[in-house]
Amino acid sequence: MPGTVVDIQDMTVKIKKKTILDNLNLTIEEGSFHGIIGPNGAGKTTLFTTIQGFRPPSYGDVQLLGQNPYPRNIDLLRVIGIQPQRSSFFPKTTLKEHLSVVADILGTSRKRVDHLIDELDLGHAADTKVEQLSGGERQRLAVATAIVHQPKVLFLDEPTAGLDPESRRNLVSLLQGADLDGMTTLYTTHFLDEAEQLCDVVSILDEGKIIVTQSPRRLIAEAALGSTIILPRALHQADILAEHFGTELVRVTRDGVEVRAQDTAKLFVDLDRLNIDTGSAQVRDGRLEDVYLAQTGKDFVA
Ligand SMILES: Nc1ncnc2c1ncn2[C@@H]1O[C@H](COP(=O)(O)OP(=O)(O)OP(=O)(O)O)[C@@H](O)[C@H]1O
Repeated sequence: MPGTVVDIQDMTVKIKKKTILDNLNLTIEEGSFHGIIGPNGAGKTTLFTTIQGFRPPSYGDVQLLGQNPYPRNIDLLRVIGIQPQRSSFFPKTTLKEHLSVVADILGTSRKRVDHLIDELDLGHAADTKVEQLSGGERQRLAVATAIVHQPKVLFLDEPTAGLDPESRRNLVSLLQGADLDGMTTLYTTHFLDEAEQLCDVVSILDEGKIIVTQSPRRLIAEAALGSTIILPRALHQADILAEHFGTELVRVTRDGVEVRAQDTAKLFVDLDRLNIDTGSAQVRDGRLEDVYLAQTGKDFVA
């Protein structure tokens, strides 16, 4: 049976008297890819920094690999990997020099550097200066830097933030295929489609509390969300749709009006009766985004 890597019991974190995390309970299993999902300001980064031992809980208890991470626990810092922010790079070194220096500091072999450059598809940029790397290359270098010493626990805080859609897709497929050596990964993102693809388990964080922890597929299945029909030409009829189907099943998005239904065929019949133009309608199955709405009563706004 997998062990527990993170064990949080009744933990509250206050910053300047404001409660950021509110009586939180969470366990993270060894070897899992665990996503923390929540909107801007939900407290995801605060949760990470508390688990990493950079801030103490105000109340309650947090254990990382069976130890107390605060005050800074050097034994733990050696076995965790934190994706560095842009400012932590050596800008004038090449990508390979940068990774080699980090590997030397952490006592890891140069062979591991070559392996990671290959695995994260960075071979073409190995001799490029860090300051000249593209956004996608920098993010991949950040991941390589975090895992160079084969940590037991990896923290990825929005690894695809700021990337164009193609670079994002690339990094997600690299993370999916990456040999993370049985590491336990804690991950945050503003992209729920990405979380659905990558995570074994997600926790939804809302107003400082974790309201559910479960595998994305099971959450979607258990929520019995049915399908969503997207009606790009019905924006001017949103009120009629909301009145007929109920506001909880209808929402207006950039792409048109979305209506959720268990029985898609019947919904089309009802839409015809209401004279709604279904000509360019699209149908999609339930997604994590819909679970978020069902669980929190709010649209996911990153
Ligand atoms: N040092 C600080 N001083 C004051 N308030 C803070 C501090 N650090 C965090 N906060 C507040 O705590 C709340 C949670 O912030 P946090 O960065 O953990 O959220 P987040 O979910 O990671 O957000 P984002 O998705 O925008 O990165 C926010 O309201 C933020 O303003």
